[in-house]
Amino acid sequence: MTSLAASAAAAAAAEVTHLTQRDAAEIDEQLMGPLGFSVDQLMELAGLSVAAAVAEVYKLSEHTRVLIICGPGNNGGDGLVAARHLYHIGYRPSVCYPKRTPKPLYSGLVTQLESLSIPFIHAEDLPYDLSREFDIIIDAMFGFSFHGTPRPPFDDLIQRLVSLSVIGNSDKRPAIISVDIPSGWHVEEGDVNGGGIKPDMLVSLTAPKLCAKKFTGPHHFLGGRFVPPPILNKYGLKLPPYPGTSMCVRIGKAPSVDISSLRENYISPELLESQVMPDPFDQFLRWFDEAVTAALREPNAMALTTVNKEGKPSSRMVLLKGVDKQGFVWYTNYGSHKAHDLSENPNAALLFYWNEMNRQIIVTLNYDWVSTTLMHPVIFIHEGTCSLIPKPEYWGGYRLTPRFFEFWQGQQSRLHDR
Ligand SMILES: NC(=O)C1=CN([C@@H]2O[C@H](COP(=O)(O)OP(=O)(O)OC[C@H]3O[C@@H](n4cnc5c(N)ncnc54)[C@H](OP(=O)(O)O)[C@@H]3O)[C@@H](O)[C@H]2O)[C@H](O)CC1
Ligand SMILES: [K+]
Repeated sequence: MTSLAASAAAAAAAEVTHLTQRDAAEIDEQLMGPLGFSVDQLMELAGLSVAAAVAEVYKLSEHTRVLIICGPGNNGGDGLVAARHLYHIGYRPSVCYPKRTPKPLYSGLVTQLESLSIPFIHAEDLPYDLSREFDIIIDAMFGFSFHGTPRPPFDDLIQRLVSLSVIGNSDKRPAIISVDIPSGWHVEEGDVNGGGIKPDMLVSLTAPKLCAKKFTGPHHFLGGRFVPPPILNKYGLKLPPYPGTSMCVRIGKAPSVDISSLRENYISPELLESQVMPDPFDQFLRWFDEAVTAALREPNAMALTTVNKEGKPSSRMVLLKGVDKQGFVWYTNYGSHKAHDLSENPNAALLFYWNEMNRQIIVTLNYDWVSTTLMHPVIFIHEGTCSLIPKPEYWGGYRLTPRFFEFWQGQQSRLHDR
């Protein structure tokens, strides 16, 4: 992160209220006393927040294997709940729960995980090299009631996470996510001697505790979307709004990324000529129906590129208004920039980008697909005409009618004459 970005993130995070250990415990008591909540309820929401934050940052396709280390208190309970939600999202959780609390709430959570065949691993049976076995480790050992120095077996477990976090390259080791407090940190002072866990993600619950000011990892989230106005008002809490239906919200800025290093590992389904329909429009309609069924957002949105008479191109998103064997149709008013371009120069191109389905459709009048370096199976439809569908009013329709089409997957491609 640049120093500018870091100070912006720090400023954004600083606007959020940070709680003392005493206030955190008091809020907990009030929620579960006069405000009518039960611990099960709050724990369920806390654990769900943790799972949601993990899923928001750590994509399932690259981080499947999750170890959740649970402590003896409610922080450990949050971990057990998170394990269940992560399982249902599609992750493969394993749980290390060395000091089980003999209360129905906790034994119920354990039974639920056992019914999902989630493995429980004894602390002494954890693999020597955690990096080889796990993509994510969730630290749910201690929360805001931690005091003193960690006692066995948590002292060793914390040390294992400390040694992992000193491996610089986070691509080579599991991501470490701490629930509410990085375990072993002083709840208010943070990592006092600098030898503690350095998590990649912290999921603060209800409100961040004072130690969270010392968190320097890339991902700080807030969870526990249950704080009612009496608590907000009494403690003067300033908390960020949760977006939409989300169970978590990022605090501070997302880390800046090196755009050139961003690359999805596409798992492209095979697209063989033998699998596609002989007519590209039939194939388009089949894919379009599949995109609608998969609830893709606006599968009818397409990038339209036009070129003016000086040969200068411009692109924008428009909506597909119709498709038949004659071509793809969109509307615009005659005064628009694109209509102006098309009146001067009938060359145009369309692109449907259905990323979630690993699919694209490129409709172009220019046989120049080699410049495209994409990993999705693509249908190219090209070399044709773009024509105006005159309308009496001030707006018109345009139709792009291609002449050739091509299916492309990896290095395979073949040109077809319609
Ligand atoms: N309102 C909320 O925000 C909610 C938060 N939740 C989560 O609950 C934790 C706080 O839970 P709590 O049970 O009060 O405490 P902890 O989980 O932090 O741990 C308490 C147990 O840990 C033992 N302990 C304490 N210090 C040590 C130590 N140095 N070594 C070993 N063990 C230690 C302690 O034992 P003691 O004998 O020392 O008392 C307890 O057994 C909060 O952080 C959130 O994660 C709720 O889930 C939902 C509501
Ligand atoms: K923790």
